[in-house]
Amino acid sequence: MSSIRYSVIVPAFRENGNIRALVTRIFGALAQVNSPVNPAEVEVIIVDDNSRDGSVETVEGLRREGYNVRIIVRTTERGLSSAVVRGFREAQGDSMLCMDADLQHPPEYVPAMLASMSPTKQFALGTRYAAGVEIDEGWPLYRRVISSGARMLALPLTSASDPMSGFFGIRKETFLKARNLNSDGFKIALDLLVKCAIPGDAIAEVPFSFGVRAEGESKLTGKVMIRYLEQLAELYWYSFSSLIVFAAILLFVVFVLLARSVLSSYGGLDGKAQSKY
Ligand SMILES: Nc1nc2c(ncn2[C@@H]2O[C@H](COP(=O)(O)OP(=O)(O)O[C@H]3O[C@H](CO)[C@@H](O)[C@H](O)[C@@H]3O)[C@@H](O)[C@H]2O)c(=O)[nH]1
Repeated sequence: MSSIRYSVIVPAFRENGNIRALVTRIFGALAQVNSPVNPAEVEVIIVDDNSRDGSVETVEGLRREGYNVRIIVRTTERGLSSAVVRGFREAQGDSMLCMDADLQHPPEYVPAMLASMSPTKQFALGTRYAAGVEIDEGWPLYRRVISSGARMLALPLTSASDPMSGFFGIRKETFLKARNLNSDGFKIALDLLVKCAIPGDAIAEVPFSFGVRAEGESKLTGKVMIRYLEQLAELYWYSFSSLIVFAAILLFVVFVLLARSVLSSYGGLDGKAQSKY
C-alpha cells in the first residue's frame, strides 16, 4: 500500500528556472519540526506541456537527490486547467494541492494548506483577501484591477473569498464526483467549487501573502481573460439555468399580458370596437 497521503500538483510551462527552488523549499518547509505533515507522505507532481527547457533534467536531478518529485510531460494537450486535472487524476494522495511553479504561492504555506484538508473540510483555499495578509507591492495595478473585477463577477457563484486563487486543495473523493469540468479554463478552483457544489463551511481558507513571479513570464493574456468570461457564462448557466429559464418565461408572460392590455385599451382586442370595421 502506498504511504503517500498528500499530493502537490504543479502545472508548469517553461518553468525550469523555478522548479529546483520550488521543490527544495516545499520539502524544506515540510521538514520543519513544527510541520503538521510528514514529508515522507508527500509527493510532488509537475505537469509540464512539453516545455523542452530542461525541466525534465532538473526533476531527474532532484529525484536522484531523494526528493519525491516526478514530471508528466504532455505532448498532445495544452492548458492550465487540463494540466491540473491530469495531475489530480495521477495523484496518489487523498489530499491534493495545486500551486503555481513560479513561487508566487510561497512553498512555506504548503504544510498548512495540506493539513487544513479533512473529511469535513473538503476544499482548501489559499486566500489573498484576508486580514493580515498582503499582495506584493510589485504586483502590477492592472492585475489587481482585473483580479478584483473577476472576483466580483464570481460572487453569485460561491461564498469563497478568493475563487480566482490558483493556490487551492481538494480531497480526492470530492474531486472524483466532479462532472463536466471546463478543461479550457484558467480558473480551475472556481470550476471545482461550483461543479462539486462545495458549501462555504467545507472550505478551509488559509490566508497567504501573494508574491511576485520569481523567474519567467505570466501566461495571462487577453485570450485567457476572454476565456474567463466564457467560463463565467457557462458557470452561471450551470448554476442558475432553471432560474434563468423561469425568469425568461415570466418576462414573456408579463410581456404578453402587457401587450394585450395595451391593445385592448386601443380597442384592438375589444369585440365591439372591432365590429365597427
Ligand atoms: N502545463 C501548463 N501549465 C501552465 C499553462 N499555463 C500556465 N501554466 C502554469 O500555471 C501556473 C500559473 O500560470 P501563470 O502564467 O504564472 O499565471 P498568473 O498570471 O500568475 O496567474 C496565477 O495567478 C492568478 C491569480 O491572479 C490565478 O488565478 C491563476 O490561476 C494563476 O495561479 C504556472 O506554474 C504556469 O507555468 C499551460 O498551458 N500548461
